[in-house]
Amino acid sequence: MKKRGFEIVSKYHNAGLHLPQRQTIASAGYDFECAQDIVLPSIWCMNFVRIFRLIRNSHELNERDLELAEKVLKPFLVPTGIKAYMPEDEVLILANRSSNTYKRNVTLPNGIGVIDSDYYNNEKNEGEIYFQMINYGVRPLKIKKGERIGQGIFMPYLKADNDEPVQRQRLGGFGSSGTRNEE
Ligand SMILES: O=c1ccn([C@H]2C[C@H](O)[C@@H](COP(=O)(O)OP(=O)(O)OP(=O)(O)O)O2)c(=O)[nH]1
Ligand SMILES: [Mg+2]
Repeated sequence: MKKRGFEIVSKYHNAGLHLPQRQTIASAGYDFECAQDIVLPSIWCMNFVRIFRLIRNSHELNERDLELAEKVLKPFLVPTGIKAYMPEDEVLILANRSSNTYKRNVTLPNGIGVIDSDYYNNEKNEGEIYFQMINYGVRPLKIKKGERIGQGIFMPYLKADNDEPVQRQRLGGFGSSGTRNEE
């Protein structure tokens, strides 16, 4: 019987992806691979450009500068082509690999990623898992399809007394459950 695990999302069925794997007998994390060749832009490049321009022209930042900077400073969503199923009282925690910070200057700006069990097969993106990543090194970073980018750890979670979920059905991810002004 199926309990917890990983599947490839439909649009990647013929892409030759591998399911996440643990690397050693006692590794807690399942390593995820990148689903496509991508380039993570450096968040500093734009800052250098801005500083050079400011020094040269001593002009104020204009709307175009800010729009460009915003594009680069936004976390990059690295696709995995993978969805995860698990019992309702479990969560998959996405964590960075230590080597990403130590060797590649790549960090997860959200600290950890929380993959809820009801994200699986959601109607918007089928539950595809993305790693939000920022390259804080000075050079753009090429990541090849199949390179290991991060890890996922299945965990049980606890509920508070008189727990009442506000909304029963998850529609998607990254803000899809937002109902209040601040979201
Ligand atoms: O690094 C991440 C974090 C989240 N997710 C997906 C799975 C998760 O179930 C969903 C929602 O994540 P979260 O609850 O952290 O974000 P939110 O901003 O609260 O969005 P929502 O309103 O959809 O819950 O987005 C990812 O693919 N990668
Ligand atoms: Mg949420």
